[in-house]
Amino acid sequence: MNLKDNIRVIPDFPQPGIRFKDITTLLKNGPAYQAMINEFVDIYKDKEIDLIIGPEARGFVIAAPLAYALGVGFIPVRKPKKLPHETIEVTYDLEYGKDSLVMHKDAILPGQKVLIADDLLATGGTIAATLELAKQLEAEIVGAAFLIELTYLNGRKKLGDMDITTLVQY
Ligand SMILES: O=P(O)(O)OC[C@H]1O[C@H](OP(=O)(O)OP(=O)(O)O)[C@H](O)[C@@H]1O
Ligand SMILES: Nc1ncnc2[nH]cnc12
Repeated sequence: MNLKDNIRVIPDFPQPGIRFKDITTLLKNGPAYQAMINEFVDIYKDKEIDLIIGPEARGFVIAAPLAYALGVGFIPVRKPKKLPHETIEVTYDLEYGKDSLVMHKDAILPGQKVLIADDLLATGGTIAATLELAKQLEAEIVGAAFLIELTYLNGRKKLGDMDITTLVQY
């Protein structure tokens, strides 16, 4: 299955100069969606992962089905004021803008092995913030998995020596 062929590129969205990678075209194609998740399953099935962490919203559509397929738990990372219990919070920069992410304070137990998953690695700000949240809770980080990597934005640099998997590159 060629995953890249199922991703649509929209010029000048959400602002001039950004070439937006639209994954809705992949998600609506059942066999392509399943093939993507299965590729991740093959890579991570023997890594003894306890939890998969996904930042909202597009991270959920990767992290949750992957957690289900691996039979492990899913932890949502959300924008502020969405989680009902006590949270920890980190602020970060986007390719377009600035935002904060929060996680429940009791989401991860110290030493649990976690994988971070999202649809796309751009500047790395979102995942650096998610990583920071997981580190605050003393997680053991297995790595980070992305469907798409925008290599020209050098997001990997922000993530140090973390093990990173990306299935499609631009
Ligand atoms: O590597 P970065 O520069 O941080 O950019 C990548 C992030 O940007 C997008 O999310 P966005 O914040 O637009 O939110 P959404 O998933 O709710 O659309 C995308 O889903 C990644 O999470
Ligand atoms: N170019 C892009 N396309 C889709 N999502 C993004 N998130 C950050 N940059 C993006």
